[in-house]
Amino acid sequence: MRQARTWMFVPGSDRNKLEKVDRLQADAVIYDLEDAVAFGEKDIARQLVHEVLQAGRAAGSPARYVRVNAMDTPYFEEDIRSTWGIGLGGIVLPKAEDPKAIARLDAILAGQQHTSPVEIVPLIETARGLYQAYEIARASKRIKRLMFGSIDFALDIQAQLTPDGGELLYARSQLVVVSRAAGIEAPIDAVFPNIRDTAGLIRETQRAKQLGFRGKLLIHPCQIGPVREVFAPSSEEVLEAEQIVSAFQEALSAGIGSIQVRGKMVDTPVYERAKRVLEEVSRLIQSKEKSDERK
Ligand SMILES: CC(C)(COP(=O)(O)OP(=O)(O)OC[C@H]1O[C@@H](n2cnc3c(N)ncnc32)[C@H](O)[C@@H]1OP(=O)(O)O)[C@@H](O)C(=O)NCCC(=O)NCCSC(=O)C[C@@](O)(CC(=O)O)C(=O)O
Ligand SMILES: [Mg+2]
Repeated sequence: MRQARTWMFVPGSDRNKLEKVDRLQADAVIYDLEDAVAFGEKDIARQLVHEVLQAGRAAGSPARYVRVNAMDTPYFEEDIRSTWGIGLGGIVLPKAEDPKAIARLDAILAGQQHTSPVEIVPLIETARGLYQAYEIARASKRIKRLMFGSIDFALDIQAQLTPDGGELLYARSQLVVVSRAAGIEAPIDAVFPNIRDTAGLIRETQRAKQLGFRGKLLIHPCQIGPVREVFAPSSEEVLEAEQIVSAFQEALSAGIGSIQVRGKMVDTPVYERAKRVLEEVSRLIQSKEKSDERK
């Protein structure tokens, strides 16, 4: 899968949006069977998502994930059964709190014998989930990343959501640290519910990126472009990274381990970070070339 920065939710019961979402430029789509679907619509949503996914996937279209209902709900088993045989990238598991339950889900998926390995993506959105996040991240080899659900989390800890998000700083930082310690990819940040506030979306995404997140959950097509842009390295960042890498490699070959570039100290970790920026750029170029070839 290409580097997945933009993860678009689509309500499983909304046929119109379901049919459209594959053509959007998101990196991944999450077909939702949980909170975006009313209780009375759960069966129809499951059926619709199954139909849409079974119809197949165009080359280059977003990777496909299904958010099932939580494991302690009466919908969970049927949700999981319905995901068999539809070429799924992964299952997003809401209200993930219990590492043992995740191991059970792993066993269920192994029993289904999917054609390719199905990822489990725990959505951390409760105090208990955050407290157990490291054990959750280590509970299955299918887990490649965690996601953050800020709305349920704020509800659970009785916090008030504010535009600057100070009340979520601890949780966000904890998820970044836990992901790193568990050896999985950087986490994916929560949705930004105010569709019309693009400046607010950009600010929140920039802050998440600064903390170490490498993608964001989205709810509306208008959020894809701004979020993708924040996560892509800027031309200034790339230029600086090129200068750092070239100057430091020269210094290393002269036996020097610390230099200054643009008036700032450059040593090994600064060099490693600059290399990562250039690797990211080269991945973006490769993925663009592949998508151009397919057109
Ligand atoms: C908000 C709204 C109803 C507005 O729709 P409207 O149709 O009024 O909007 P319009 O502006 O008219 O749309 C213009 C055109 O785009 C099309 N269009 C819009 N959205 C589209 C889309 N998603 N996919 C494809 N197409 C789309 C639309 O069909 C139209 O197409 P067309 O008719 O051709 O013009 C819609 O976006 C929507 O349903 N969003 C997803 C909601 C959802 O899944 N929630 C659950 C996930 S969060 C959660 O669970 C919180 C969390 O768990 C996790 C966390 O925080 O991390 C926690 O605890 O915190
Ligand atoms: Mg939620």
